[in-house]
Amino acid sequence: MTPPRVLTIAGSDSGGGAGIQADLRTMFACGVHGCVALTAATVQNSLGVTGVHEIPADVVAAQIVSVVSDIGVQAAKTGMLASAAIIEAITPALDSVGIGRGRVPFVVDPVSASMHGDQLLADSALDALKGLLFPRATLVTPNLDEVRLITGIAVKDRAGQRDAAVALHELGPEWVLVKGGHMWDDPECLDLLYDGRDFVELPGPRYDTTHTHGSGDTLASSISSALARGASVPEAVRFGKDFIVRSVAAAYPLGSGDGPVSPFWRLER
Ligand SMILES: Nc1ncnc2c1ncn2[C@@H]1O[C@H](COP(=O)(O)OP(=O)(O)OP(=O)(O)O)[C@@H](O)[C@H]1O
Ligand SMILES: Cc1ncc(CO)c(N)n1
Repeated sequence: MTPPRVLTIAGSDSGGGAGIQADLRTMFACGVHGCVALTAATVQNSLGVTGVHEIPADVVAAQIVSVVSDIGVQAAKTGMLASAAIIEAITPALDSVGIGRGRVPFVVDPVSASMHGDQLLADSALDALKGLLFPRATLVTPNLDEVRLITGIAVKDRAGQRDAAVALHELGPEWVLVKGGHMWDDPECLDLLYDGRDFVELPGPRYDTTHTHGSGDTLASSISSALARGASVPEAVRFGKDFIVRSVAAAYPLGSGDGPVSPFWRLER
């Protein structure tokens, strides 16, 4: 039987740890068929990113229309979007194929940098991200560095995490998930979900490891996979949180830097 389909609009990580490689690996482990609108090829390994080659914006948009008009998708997500030109080109494409809040669920992971601090989104693209994609998002999933870039709020504790969720929600997404992985002093990794009314805390362990490459991509892809299967946003986020905790626990060393989180645990059961 044909499985549910999920579209990722994201960049390639040549090292295979993050980006579309993490997305497709996660979607496979979640039992959904992954499709790709590639935004950029990065020259990347376990130590960082040393080059970026962007795909022309009209080609990114055309990939979305091609996939959705023929194959159809039940959810879509973004990762590395690289530039304002790409965001401006994909917005009408998403609208034309019915991806966005109230229609096909759309998870916007506002990836701005790699875990090593290498830039994956131009500074000049922030306004387009906020103005065009946030209002169309079913869910946005920023980490704390992205929260600071987008809202100016430097989150230091759980009260700040709530303030940030409120500020992000005012930009128009239906739901906000403020990830707590970068709250380094916190003994837990608490992610906070907010819909403009209620806060839902998703606590989790903090494993003592640097092998967390691709954790954000894996989380957003597992959430998107659950949405494609018909889960509600709170159900999908709970599924994703459980999925990423187990994937960090199963992370493996790779190269001489930081290894990737691994969804392989789900296949081994
Ligand atoms: N050391 C850890 N142990 C357990 N869970 C973690 C750890 N680090 C991050 N997480 C979880 O992984 C998910 C991604 O979190 P994080 O805030 O690190 O996002 P990110 O920075 O976008 O990830 P990436 O490493 O892909 O850039 C969250 O659910 C977070 O709670
Ligand atoms: C291509 C790509 N997308 C996303 C990330 C963030 O994990 C990365 N390091 N590389």
